[in-house]
Amino acid sequence: MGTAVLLAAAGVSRAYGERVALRTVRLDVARGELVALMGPNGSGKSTLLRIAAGRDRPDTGTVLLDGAPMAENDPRVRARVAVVADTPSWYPDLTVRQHLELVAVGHGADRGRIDAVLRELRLEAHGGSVPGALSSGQLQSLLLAAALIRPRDLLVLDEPEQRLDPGARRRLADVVRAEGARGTAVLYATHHRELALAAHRVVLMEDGAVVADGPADEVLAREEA
Ligand SMILES: Nc1ncnc2c1ncn2[C@@H]1O[C@H](COP(=O)(O)OP(=O)(O)OP(=O)(O)O)[C@@H](O)[C@H]1O
Repeated sequence: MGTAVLLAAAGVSRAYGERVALRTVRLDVARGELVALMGPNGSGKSTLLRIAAGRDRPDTGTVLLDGAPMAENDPRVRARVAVVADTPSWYPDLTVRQHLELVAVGHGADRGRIDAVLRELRLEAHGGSVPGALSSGQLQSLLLAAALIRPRDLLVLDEPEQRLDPGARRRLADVVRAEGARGTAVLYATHHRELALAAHRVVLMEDGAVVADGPADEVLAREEA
């Protein structure tokens, strides 16, 4: 099943009033495939990610998860698609560890992995800290940790490098590659070349349309030429 399509979006458009954010976009993501969305601010990346994650509905077009249309509030989507949105949220009174326990319990996931995920994201010294005591980079890592604790076939990340220092950005690229290696597809918007190079494919957007879609090194080389 290595090349089986997990997510298939076709003819997807979305407007906010007069403002057209997506113009009949097509995007396929295979199981375990790593796909980076790039393009200028306002080109439609976040809108496409929200639709791919089942958090928003397109005005036209179809979005299939494993061959079946995503329904409104689809339990398959909640169970299988993990999201780190660009509008972060957390509970001010819960510690880092309690956040991860909450997510693990809510998803019926193994709480035994919490320590490993904390170590992977360099949060092991902050398990007892509440969000207010964390740096912005650590808060971003907490959101990513919450996504890595739960079961997922698709991980959707909207500019996950935001607020991360260069070391944390490199670890994020490692996390993305590790997801692919375990068979989880990752669809992520990024402005960082280094992070985009962790992907198998780069999809370049401009003014709500896909203008390039191909192997990461080729699309990036064309961009820089
Ligand atoms: N909730 C909204 N209401 C009105 N317009 C919106 C809304 N969300 C997005 N837009 C508009 O839709 C277009 C695409 O925005 P989108 O956020 O998808 O782009 P983006 O590529 O993710 O940009 P960025 O890199 O800045 O995050 C932009 O013109 C934006 O102003």
